Amino acid sequence: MNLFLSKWKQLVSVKRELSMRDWCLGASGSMSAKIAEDPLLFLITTEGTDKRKRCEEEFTIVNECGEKVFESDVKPPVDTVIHSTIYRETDAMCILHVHTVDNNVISEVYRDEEEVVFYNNEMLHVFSESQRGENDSVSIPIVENDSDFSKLVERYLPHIQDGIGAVLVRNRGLTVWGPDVIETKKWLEGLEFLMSYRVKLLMIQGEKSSVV
Ligand SMILES: CSC[C@@H](O)[C@@H](O)C(=O)COP(=O)(O)O
Ligand SMILES: [Zn+2]
Repeated sequence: MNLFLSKWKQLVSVKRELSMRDWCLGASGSMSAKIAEDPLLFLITTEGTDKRKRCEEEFTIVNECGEKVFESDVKPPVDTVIHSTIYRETDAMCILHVHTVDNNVISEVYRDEEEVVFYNNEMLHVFSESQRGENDSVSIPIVENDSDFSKLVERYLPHIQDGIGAVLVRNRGLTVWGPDVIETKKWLEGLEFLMSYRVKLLMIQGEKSSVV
């Protein structure tokens, strides 16, 4: 199977799976996979579409400037510039972005710390093949939201260093990138698990300082 087709199939399946868990409500979320290096080309979900539904054009192909390379009625998502920046700056091959209630709550609770750190959980093994996983904790940066994407890109940039990473935007969801579709999905699931666990613990224990 050629690379383009296999990426397309993997991304369709991940899109379906994540949206069926209600991780893309209100047509939110964006998912992409790199298909060519030089010049950079990637598949990306289309603007404002319900990710649970099958449609004729599940993805569009865009270039390093985030522009469509083929004429069609669909548009790339509003946050395409975040995807193109991550692909230009790193060797990431896939980017998954979802809005969940838990990731939004965590972004609000830990906004002043500008990061959320997870410790003491077996789920941290999900990250064990990356540099972060060599430690027994994982820290996810939290940046302020902005409707001006040039400002949002500026806030992402200090955190876009490796081909694997994640950024939480305050009340705008979590973006995770990695070396392939499967690994990136694993990271996203691990982080969503840890965030959901933390939200429940906070609800029971109340005190942010006592929850690690
Ligand atoms: C709930 S709308 C969220 C959007 O602003 C964006 O962050 C997003 O996730 C998807 O953008 P879209 O262009 O609608 O596909
Ligand atoms: Zn979004």
